[in-house]
Amino acid sequence: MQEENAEVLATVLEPRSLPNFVETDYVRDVTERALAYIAAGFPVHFRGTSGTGKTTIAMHVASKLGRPLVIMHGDEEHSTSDLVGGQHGYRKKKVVDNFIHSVLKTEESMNSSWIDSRLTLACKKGFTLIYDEFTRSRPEANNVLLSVLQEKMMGMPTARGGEGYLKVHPDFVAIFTSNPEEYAGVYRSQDALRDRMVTIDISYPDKETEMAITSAKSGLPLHDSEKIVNIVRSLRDSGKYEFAPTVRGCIMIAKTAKVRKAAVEAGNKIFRSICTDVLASETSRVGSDANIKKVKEFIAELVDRHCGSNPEAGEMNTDTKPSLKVGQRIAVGDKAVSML
Ligand SMILES: Nc1ncnc2c1ncn2[C@@H]1O[C@H](COP(=O)(O)OP(=O)(O)OP(=O)(O)O)[C@@H](O)[C@H]1O
Repeated sequence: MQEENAEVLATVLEPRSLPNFVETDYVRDVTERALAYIAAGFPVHFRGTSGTGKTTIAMHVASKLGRPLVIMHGDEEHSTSDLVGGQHGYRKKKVVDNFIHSVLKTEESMNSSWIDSRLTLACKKGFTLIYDEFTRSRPEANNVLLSVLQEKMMGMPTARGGEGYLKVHPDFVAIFTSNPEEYAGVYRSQDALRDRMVTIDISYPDKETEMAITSAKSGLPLHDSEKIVNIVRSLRDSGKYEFAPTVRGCIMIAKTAKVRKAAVEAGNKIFRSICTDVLASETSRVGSDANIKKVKEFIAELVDRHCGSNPEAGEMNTDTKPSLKVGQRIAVGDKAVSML
C-alpha cells in the first residue's frame, strides 16, 4: 500500500559542494578518510564545535558519492514518524442536501495518505542522507536508525497497524554531524548509534585552509585574508573569550571590509571597527561592560600586531593581488590549494 501511494514530502538535492568550496590538503585528507569508511560500508559522523566546517565537508563528501542527496536536521520535537513518515493530508467533502427546504444534510469525510520521510526515501531509493546535528533529536526518535545501519532494514508501520520492514537500498549512505558542546544539556549521542558509525573529529582548520576559505568567500586577496586570519587565530589561541571565534568571523570581517572598501590595515578606522564589532559579538553572548571592554582592547592590540600601524591607510586597493578563482591552484605557504 505504502509503496504505490507514497507521496514524497522531501527535497531531493543534486549532490554538489557548496559554492566557493575550497580544497586544501587538510580538506582532501578528511574527505578521503570519510570516503574510504563509506566504501567499506560504514556511516560517517563528523563531530566538531560550531563553525569548524562539518556540514560543508559532509556536503562535499556527498558530492563525491554522486547520488541524489536528502538532508535532515536534528530537532528535539522530532518523533519516530518524522523519521519514518506518516499519514498526512486532510480532505473534506461536504454534501448539502436541501431538497426538503427545512433539512440541511452535511456529510464530511477525511482522507489522508502516507508520506515518506526523507530517511525512508533515501533508504528506498539508495540516496545519500546527511543528518545534520542528529544529537538534537531525542534518542527514541533516532532509534529507527539502529536497524537501518546494522541490519539494513527499516521498521515501518503497516496498514493494519503492525510493523513491517523495508529493505534498505544497497546504495544508501548516511553521513552524520554533531556538536559535542551540545551533548551536555541536550541528548548525548546514543552509544548504540555511535557504535555503528565511524566518528571523525573535526577541529578548527589549519591556517592555510582558513586563509583560502576567507579569500574564496569574500573575494579579498590572500595577503589581506592572511592578516584577518592571524587576528582571529591569535584571539582563539588566547582563550580570552566566552565562545571561540571561527572562520565565520574571518569571512564576516573580510566581506564587510570589501563592501566598505576599507584597507586591511591597523591605521584604517573602518577596518578596526569592523574587527571589533564582529569579533566582540562572535565571542560573547552576555558580558559585563568591563569584560567587553577588555575583549575590545585585546582585539585592538591584535589588529595592531597583525596589520601594522599605518596611520595613512585609506581605501583598499583590490586590484593588486588576486583572490582565489574557481579551479585555480595556488601555493599557500608550502601547500597547494584550489577552489572547486
Ligand atoms: N572547505 C571549505 N570551503 C569553503 N568554505 C568553507 C569550507 N569549510 C567551511 N567553510 C565555510 O565556513 C563556515 C562554517 O562551515 P560549516 O557551516 O560547515 O561549519 P559547521 O561546523 O557545520 O558549523 P555549525 O555547527 O555552526 O553548523 C561556512 O561559512 C562555510 O561556508
